[in-house]
Amino acid sequence: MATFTLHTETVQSWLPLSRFHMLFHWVVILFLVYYRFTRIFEYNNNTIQWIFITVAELILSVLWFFNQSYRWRPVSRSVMTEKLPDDANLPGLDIFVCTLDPEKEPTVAVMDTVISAIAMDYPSNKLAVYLSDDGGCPVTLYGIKEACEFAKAYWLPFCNKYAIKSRCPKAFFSPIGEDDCLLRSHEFMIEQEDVKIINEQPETPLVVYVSRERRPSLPHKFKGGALNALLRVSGLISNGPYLLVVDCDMYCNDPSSAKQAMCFFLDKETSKSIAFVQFPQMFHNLSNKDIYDNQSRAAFKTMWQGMDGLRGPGLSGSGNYLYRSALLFGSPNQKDDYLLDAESYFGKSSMYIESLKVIRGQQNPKKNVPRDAILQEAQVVASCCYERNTKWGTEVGFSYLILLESTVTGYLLHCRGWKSAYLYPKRPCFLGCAPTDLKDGMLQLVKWLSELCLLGVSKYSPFTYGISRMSIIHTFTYCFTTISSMYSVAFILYGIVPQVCFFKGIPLFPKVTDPWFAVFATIYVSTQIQHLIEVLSGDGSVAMWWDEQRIWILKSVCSLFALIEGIKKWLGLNKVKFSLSNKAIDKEKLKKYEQGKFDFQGAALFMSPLVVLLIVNIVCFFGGLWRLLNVKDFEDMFGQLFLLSYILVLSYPILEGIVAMKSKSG
Ligand SMILES: O=c1ccn([C@@H]2O[C@H](COP(=O)(O)OP(=O)(O)O[C@H]3O[C@H](CO)[C@@H](O)[C@H](O)[C@H]3O)[C@@H](O)[C@H]2O)c(=O)[nH]1
Ligand SMILES: [Mn+2]
Repeated sequence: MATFTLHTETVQSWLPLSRFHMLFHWVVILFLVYYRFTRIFEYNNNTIQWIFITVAELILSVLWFFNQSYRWRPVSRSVMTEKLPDDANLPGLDIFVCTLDPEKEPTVAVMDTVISAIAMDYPSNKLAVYLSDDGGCPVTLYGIKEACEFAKAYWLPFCNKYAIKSRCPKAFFSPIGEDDCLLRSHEFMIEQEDVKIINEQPETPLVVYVSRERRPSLPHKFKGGALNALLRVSGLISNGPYLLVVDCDMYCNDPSSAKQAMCFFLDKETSKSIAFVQFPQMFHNLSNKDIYDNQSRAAFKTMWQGMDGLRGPGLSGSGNYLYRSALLFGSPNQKDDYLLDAESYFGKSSMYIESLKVIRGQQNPKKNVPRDAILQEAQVVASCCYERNTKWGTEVGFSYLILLESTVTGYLLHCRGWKSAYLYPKRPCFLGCAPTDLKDGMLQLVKWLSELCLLGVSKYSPFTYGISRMSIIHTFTYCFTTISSMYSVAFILYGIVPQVCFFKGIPLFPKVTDPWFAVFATIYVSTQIQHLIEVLSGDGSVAMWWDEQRIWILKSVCSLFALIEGIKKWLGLNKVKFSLSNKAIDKEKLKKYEQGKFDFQGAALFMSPLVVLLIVNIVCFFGGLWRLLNVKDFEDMFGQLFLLSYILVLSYPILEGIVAMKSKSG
């Protein structure tokens, strides 16, 4: 355990054991590869099948290798907020909320998020909240005005008086609100009915609504563009040295998150190198069963913690605190040369460039600038044409390299030498809305993975650009994400070749009595145990472990679409388009999800490769079994028999879902 002034870092306790396991597993993989290669020509009639299965296993081995980088040095962190300087000495903080479409992102939810941001436990004169509305929608503007008034007149005084923890109104009044004992007190009951008791109006943070001016001739760059516009607008107005970015559906569930993050930014030992503090993205609408793994357990419990022990977690777009200078001025040791050539980096606004000099401590903030002048300049810097011929989106601000602006921005920060930190407190600090059916989940997955493919083949690929700039194991974590859609190729091969061979009676694995069989068995068991331990140690259950395997295979097969989409985008066949995740929840879909039943509605296309694989599996299983009973070459075929049975048992709930869908439509 390492203790810093304001926070501590604890390395996973069974680290030596898990590293030993990695080594062991790796050696067994080498045996497997040896076995496959030395026998390619032995089965002279079936060489092609043998090659296919070898390719699949090689892909899986490479992915396994990169995936281990997350297990190299996982850490967890805790903070000591009580040691922070007092409120008067805290730095300014600007909160950015992004929204786009009131249909997919209901305005009420956006209001809740904004209110929870306003009610952050942070000195209100140091806090400013910015809402970017890319839809330019009057309803959102109206909603936000109402939200501010409500917050000022009722909500803030109320939260302050009773030290409420759930500061998102909807969460507070719902059964998941945790201010329980409070709710029972009598005085409180009366007040809850009539929050107007309270006379004194507290100081409230500044709230700014921004909707960018766009022109059809100029790309607006989606969320990345919105965030960069907010960076400039907020620079003119409050110019807080730290930022918080949240998506409109992700409300602040713990008002102390800002102070928790400050424990990294203000710690003498870490402050100079930390570009951002990431909190896990957690969700308020998960069912206990979470059959689609919408919580992304592997990402937020295994991968991010693993990266955190190297040089920091990736940036995941929502629930992250950022150091403004890190986004603007290159590497941690950068001199102020960006400012020498400020116009070509940051654009022509001299007022904005002055705000940058203030941030760098080169000059003091100007006082008494007329409000109208600021607002006028804000309109200039908010428009998309402001970025023309500047370094916005490349060297300055959020990156436009791929549509996954967060991931790529975090990655480039790491390449420039910045670190990041991951904080996973017991009480979730941010809660958002996860997709509740397969279609939405798949759309999101394809969006992410296809963009990551593009990063993999770009000039900034972790395999070339990253590897020469970052620590090696840290680079591997990024390598893994950019190639993870290759699972689809491996699983499709593994879902056809052994099956067809089982049907025809061609053995692809060693005899069960052959010592080489142990190699395959060991790899299987070792992988399963590693996964099981990870799920259990993250407070998961055995059922979750089992469900995760199913959804992992399903998602892996479907990532074929990401691969295709990525290739299309790469070749320029696809229009650049941001597919916005749906946050408006359909009641019927929700019911199915809560019951833990697969719902494939609207996802037929995504499911098609999987359905084909399942049919192949079923046909070959029964056909092959018939053959096996006649020929009785059980020893030869045991490996394949096991594989096919495993797949059938695992995919049973999916079959149920498909049958349910068919019977409904039929
Ligand atoms: O032109 C656009 C498109 C999107 N958004 C906002 O971007 C956010 C994220 O969009 P969403 O469709 O919800 O993305 P997800 O698939 O849920 O998000 C993940 O992936 C995104 C792309 O990297 C990250 O930005 C998100 O933070 C991360 O949660 C939302 O608040 C949108 O309102 C804009 O402001 N302008
Ligand atoms: Mn989202």
